[in-house]
Amino acid sequence: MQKVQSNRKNEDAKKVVMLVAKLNQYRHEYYNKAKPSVSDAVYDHLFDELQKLEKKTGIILSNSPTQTVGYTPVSKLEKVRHPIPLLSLDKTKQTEELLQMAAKAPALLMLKLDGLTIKLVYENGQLVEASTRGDGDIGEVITHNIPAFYNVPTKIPHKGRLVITGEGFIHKDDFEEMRNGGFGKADKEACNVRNLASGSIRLLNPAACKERHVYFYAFNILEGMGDFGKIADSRGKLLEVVGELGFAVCPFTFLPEKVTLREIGDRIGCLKAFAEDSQIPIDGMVLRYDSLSYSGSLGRTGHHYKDGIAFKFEDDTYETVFRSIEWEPGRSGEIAPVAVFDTVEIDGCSVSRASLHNLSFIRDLELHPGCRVLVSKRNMIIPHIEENLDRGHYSKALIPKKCPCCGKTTRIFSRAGDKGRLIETLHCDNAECSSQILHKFIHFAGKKAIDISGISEATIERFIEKGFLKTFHDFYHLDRYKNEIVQMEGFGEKSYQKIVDSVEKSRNTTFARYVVAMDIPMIGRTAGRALERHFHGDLQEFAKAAVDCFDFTSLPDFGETMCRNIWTWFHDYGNLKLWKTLQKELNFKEDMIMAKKMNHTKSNPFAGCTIVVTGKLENFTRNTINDKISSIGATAGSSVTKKTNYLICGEKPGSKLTKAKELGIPVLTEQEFLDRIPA
Ligand SMILES: NC(=O)c1ccc[n+]([C@@H]2O[C@H](COP(=O)([O-])OP(=O)(O)OC[C@H]3O[C@@H](n4cnc5c(N)ncnc54)[C@H](O)[C@@H]3O)[C@@H](O)[C@H]2O)c1
Ligand SMILES: [Zn+2]
Repeated sequence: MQKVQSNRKNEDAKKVVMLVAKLNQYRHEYYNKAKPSVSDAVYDHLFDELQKLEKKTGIILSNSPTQTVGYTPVSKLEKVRHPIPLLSLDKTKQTEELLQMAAKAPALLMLKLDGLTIKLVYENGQLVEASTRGDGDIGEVITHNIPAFYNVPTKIPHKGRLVITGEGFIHKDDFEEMRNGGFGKADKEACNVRNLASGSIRLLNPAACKERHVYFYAFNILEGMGDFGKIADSRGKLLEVVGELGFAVCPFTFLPEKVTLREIGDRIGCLKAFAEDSQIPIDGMVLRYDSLSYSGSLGRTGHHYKDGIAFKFEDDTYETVFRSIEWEPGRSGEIAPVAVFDTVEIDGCSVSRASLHNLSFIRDLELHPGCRVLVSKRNMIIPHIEENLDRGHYSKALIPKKCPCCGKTTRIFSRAGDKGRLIETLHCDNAECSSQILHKFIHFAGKKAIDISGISEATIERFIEKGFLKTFHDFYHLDRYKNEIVQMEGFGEKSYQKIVDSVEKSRNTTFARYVVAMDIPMIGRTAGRALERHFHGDLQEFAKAAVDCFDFTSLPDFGETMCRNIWTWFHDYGNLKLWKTLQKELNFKEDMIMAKKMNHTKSNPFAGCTIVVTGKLENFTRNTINDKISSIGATAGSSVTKKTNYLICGEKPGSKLTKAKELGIPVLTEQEFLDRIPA
């Protein structure tokens, strides 16, 4: 029993060390590089976890993030010591906790602005220094950038020393516009509005900072308030005076005495709606006592002053227990890992599985059965494992040595990923592996390929098992097995006929569908359409070009790997035989020939052109406009390049519009485009 306990203690101590190291790595990425590798929700979860463990074990490391704020700044900017430390805020996600605090003394509820803390020092009415919070003791000097801010007074009607703190931030609509290339040459990798503010405020060049539209809202007076303090012992009143000096003040409201939970909820709702309307970025609310003397009496920790608390909006990660990995061989032979975890409810849906992408992802997360993980739904749709809360027990034994489908030995393949990282994937090289075969048939019959809509995946699987489907040709000769099929459990004349009708319908197909059905790696619908256009819907012309190693990179959005994939595919005898013989089963639609004809009509200004679309269109979805573009003998491109002939621009255009203007490419409205199409 004692042994078990000491083991557990040991485990906890190790975990404290591990969490401090991880959180410090994340802090460095967040504060110094403005490029976080995990979401704030994940960071906050790990932070809470560390706080709990520190309490439980009594172990607090000197570099623990619970004891300090920010991270030692490493930029080229000059550094400055803060005589009064600039600390962070204690946090909660429960409004009940706000209520408990508010019950003790009158308080203000303010927006929690999502930007970067800034300290402004004035001497006799003149701004003399501006700095960031840094690690709370040492910040970075950013005085040079203050004239580039939108609303900071550099001269104020005030004698003596005055030190104001507040938040530098960028409005949400400005952030979106900059990210879409509208103005400001914002770093594309700035993944959120806070990172962009942080990066912009710390730029070395004020001219570049000016383009980023940075604003400042004051939320506290650090020094010099003695003068004001005489007016009233009230933070709220003081902030009003600060406003009269020419500062924009962080929006706030006084909480009534004996405030109720419901009233707190209402106030939060109002402030939140105001921030949303004004495009002000916030990540919560801040409750702070109004009385300055009471605030001062409460003291501080190394991390925060005790006179206030931040209420952070509910995060979007959910804790659950990871159980196992399901390995699913796909049609290329790559075996995809899928995590299985205890069901969690996210946005009203039960979620219990998430893709693990590849072996490197599993190793980096140090997953092992029984560990607690944080799960989110990325973009509100795709379940994703964000973090492992119990690292340190990863073992390679988790990776199957044999294919779960055919039992043949698996192979690990390494390729270069982003930032020079190696990405490892697991493969089954057995071409006869039934899972691969099944997925190939499913792909062939799929909606984007030949589109045999009347046959389900389960039926395809049963037909393969029975030997009715050995090659794609067999789809078109199922009548050979009619007697057996109608006798099969769950089948009858009717269902047999439904399948056969659907197969017959699929015989009428197109160049692009046929190319997609052939499953050349990376050649999907968009590439298929581009090839169709380029080769005038002529399969022979395309195949000849492929065999002759035509340079496909001359087509819009075709990269070298795609080009090589086509060459490789067509230089395989088996593939070439399939390509030729299967065509005999099919009829190719004439619309391409129509398009070909249109190519030659002089009145069609778009024939042979590459057309790109940006923004929201009135009459088309992205798919239907691409079909329209194809139907008039042009190619739909996905990005603006020198090869682009026209850009169709809808509502809320993205960076493609800027790019098109830079390259001098003609821009058309949706209506202008439609007007020029010959009837
Ligand atoms: N994703 C990551 O890797 C990562 C890493 C480190 C930190 N973080 C995030 O940053 C947070 C920690 O940063 P922090 O210490 O700056 O805490 P914080 O941003 O959660 O709260 C404190 C800050 O709020 C700001 N603030 C905004 N409005 C305010 C107001 N009205 N009154 C007072 N202060 C106001 C101040 O600048 C203050 O320094 C974490 O909780 C996490 O969400 C994320
Ligand atoms: Zn296999």
